[in-house]
Amino acid sequence: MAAISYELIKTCQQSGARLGKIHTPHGSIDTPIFMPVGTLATVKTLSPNELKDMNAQIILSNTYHLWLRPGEDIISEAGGLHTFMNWDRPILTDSGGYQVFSLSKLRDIKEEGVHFRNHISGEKLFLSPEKAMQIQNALGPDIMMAFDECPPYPAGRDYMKASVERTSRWAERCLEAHQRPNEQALFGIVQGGEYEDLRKQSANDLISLDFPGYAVGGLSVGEPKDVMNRVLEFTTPLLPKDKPRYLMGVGSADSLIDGAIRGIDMFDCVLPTRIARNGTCMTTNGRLVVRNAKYARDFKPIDEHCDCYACRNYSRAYIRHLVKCNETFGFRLTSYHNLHFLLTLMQRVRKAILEDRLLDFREEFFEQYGFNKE
Ligand SMILES: CC1(C)O[C@H]2[C@@H](O1)[C@@]1(COC(C)(C)O1)O[C@@H]2CNc1nc2cc3nc(N)[nH]c(=O)c3cc2[nH]1
Ligand SMILES: [Zn+2]
Repeated sequence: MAAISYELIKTCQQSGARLGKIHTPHGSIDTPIFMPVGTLATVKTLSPNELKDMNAQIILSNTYHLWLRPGEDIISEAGGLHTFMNWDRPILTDSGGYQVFSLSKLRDIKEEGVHFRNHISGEKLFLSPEKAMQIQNALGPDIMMAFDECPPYPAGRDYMKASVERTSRWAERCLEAHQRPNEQALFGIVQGGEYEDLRKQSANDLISLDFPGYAVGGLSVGEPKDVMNRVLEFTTPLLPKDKPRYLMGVGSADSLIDGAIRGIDMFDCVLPTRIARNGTCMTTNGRLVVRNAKYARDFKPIDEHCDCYACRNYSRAYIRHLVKCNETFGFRLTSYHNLHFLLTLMQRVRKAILEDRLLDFREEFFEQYGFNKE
């Protein structure tokens, strides 16, 4: 029996959105879902209990980063990532495909894999489909990603075609190296940039390998939002309806809603916790930079419509004070609020799908948030 199964609950009458559940060895996940990112086996500044308090159902971690520090052998000796970080709900690990291309300046892509330099020590490293699978097998996540190339944006058509074909060959090698398919689900990653025929070629190659789930990669790499939406419009419908679809690296409120409308079930991004650490908060009425002087005597909560721990107990003035003094608790409060904001947004998206009114919800949310309406 496969490691995961996808239960399609309802398709939205107004859009391509769908309500579903992903059943994994560590519990079920309601989709569409946002996955907090815990790159180094921690969602920065927050504890597993705090993540559970805000109903985080699955978190993401990173093969590349954990391979470098502390090393997958230590995590394997600890009993795997769930035990090591005391998180007993589902975990997904990215394969390193993106990190190698985004973090390492010097890299040399060959058929066998990628030669590059450790972004911390500068030492020479080599990552291949087989190595990425061996690391993820040691970490023990419920969902693991195939080793792929996430091409730079923009990329010429000839480069993109060669890259797609190599990524498809690498996906096959990942399947061959997959040691425990009944315990860990391996997702294929569709590439192809903004070229519709290459996206089709990549999707068909991967569908023929029958993965239990599929990611749309090569997006959220600096392209305009309308390019991302257009690529999703012709890519998502190619993917099997009875399997999860995961848009990698997407985490702004508008992109989450627009991705769900186009049939995406899973999202992740460092954005909410990353901007929190420089004092920027996501609120119902748009972004709020709490370190701004105008909040020095503002005793309202970050977001008056939010019932999170930070908004129920602290004011903008207090959080501004902590952030200005570089107090860790300040960044814990902004991180808590931002993640709670996106997790709650996805709960509202799921409710809107159930009520067949996701496009109406988009209208209301964009109006309130101040997103420029199309
Ligand atoms: C590097 C860092 C921290 O991750 C964020 C953020 O910066 C930044 C940089 O600029 C923006 C766009 C604003 O977001 O892009 C990251 C989020 N985009 C993204 N993550 C991805 C992960 C991926 N993993 C694999 N294996 N394959 C992919 O194709 C892939 C594509 C991805 N796209
Ligand atoms: Zn809040």
